[in-house]
Amino acid sequence: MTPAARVQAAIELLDEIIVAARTAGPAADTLIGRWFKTRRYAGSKDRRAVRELVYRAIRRSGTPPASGRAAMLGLAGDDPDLAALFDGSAHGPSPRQEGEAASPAAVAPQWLDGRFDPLLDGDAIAALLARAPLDLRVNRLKGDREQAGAALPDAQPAPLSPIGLRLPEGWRVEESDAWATGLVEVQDEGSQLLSLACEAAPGQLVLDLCAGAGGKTLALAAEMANQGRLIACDTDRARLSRMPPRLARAGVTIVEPRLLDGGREREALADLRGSADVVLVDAPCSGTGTWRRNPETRWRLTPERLARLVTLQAHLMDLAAELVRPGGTLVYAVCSLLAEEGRGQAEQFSARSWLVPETLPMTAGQVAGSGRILGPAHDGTDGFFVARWRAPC
Ligand SMILES: C[S@@+](CC[C@H](N)C(=O)[O-])C[C@H]1O[C@@H](n2cnc3c(N)ncnc32)[C@H](O)[C@@H]1O
Repeated sequence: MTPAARVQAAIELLDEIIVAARTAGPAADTLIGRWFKTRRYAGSKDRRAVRELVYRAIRRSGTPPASGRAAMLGLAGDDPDLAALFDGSAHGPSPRQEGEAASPAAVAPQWLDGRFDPLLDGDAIAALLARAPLDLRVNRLKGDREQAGAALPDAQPAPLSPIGLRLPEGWRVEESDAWATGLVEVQDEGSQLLSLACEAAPGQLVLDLCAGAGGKTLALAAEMANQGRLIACDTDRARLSRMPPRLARAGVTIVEPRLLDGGREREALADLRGSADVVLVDAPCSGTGTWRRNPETRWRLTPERLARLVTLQAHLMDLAAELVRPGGTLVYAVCSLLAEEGRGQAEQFSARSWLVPETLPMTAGQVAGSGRILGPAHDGTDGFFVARWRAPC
């Protein structure tokens, strides 16, 4: 493909991504993968270049652009080499018309102004779109950080997590023996830290209420030395079904996956009432803390969706509180840095619950109300809010 044809390809892909964002369609990565499957003429360099253009344009637009072409023209406004490719050559974009609109640059949709945690200034919010590192969690069931480091000589110890390693950008860890044998798992350092903040221990009954495909479940199982009971729940069957192969690779046998029916979770968890040593609520959220990995989720978030998420988070925290045994621990986490999903949510829960807020066993991040926030600017991690409570004995 010529450089101009790559620009035209990025424009067409962006058009699909914009429609998908509006209609709750597939994620950008899925659409990019599909697009290239039907265009075998595109080589690996073309794919890399087109993907890079698409993601640069997405990162630059806080709100959905009017079209892929407007997004790419916006990008070209900051990049004369890119602007020169709007030359009308074969398979490339047509020249820019007099007065043709280009998308404005923005970090976040305007309606989110004033809704981030007060600890975040403009630079900290902009850092949510910086490039994410490739972090690995060492699976203590299979070995320690020294052994994993020896197996992956390009990896460095991660700065904050005692079980973290960091690989240079572009490393294909899934092709390594260390990954195939379950010695390491890809996981952001912030996620590692909040799994450790649960202080799950061998022999306990631990409940991962929003387990998804098991990212934190795997980390909790390792902390439990694969001893005890670990109930992994979710309402999304497809996500839960991605967990078993990960458990097998990691050598985890204590997990009991449990599919929940949204709104009827209480019935499905009645047998565990008042009995869990630890309940982790890694709640569904706006994902503002993971924009650096999924920048197009900014285009999917609406005030109505955010309000629904905040209500669901409160519901899940109340449910979790009923499952904790006297003396047990509840940990609430979101990969969001919006105050209403983080410190605001925690404050309201503390005001209505009999559980008592507790200091987190964590020094990374910054104190935010009764919890802590972690973020790319301050900690080099994805953005998280995390807080912890104890049920009185
Ligand atoms: C932030 S994700 C969890 C990520 C996961 N813990 C991990 O570490 O990979 C939130 C999860 O909550 C699930 N969820 C949504 N509503 C739920 C509900 N009512 N009960 C339990 N889980 C729910 C979603 O399907 C999603 O998988």
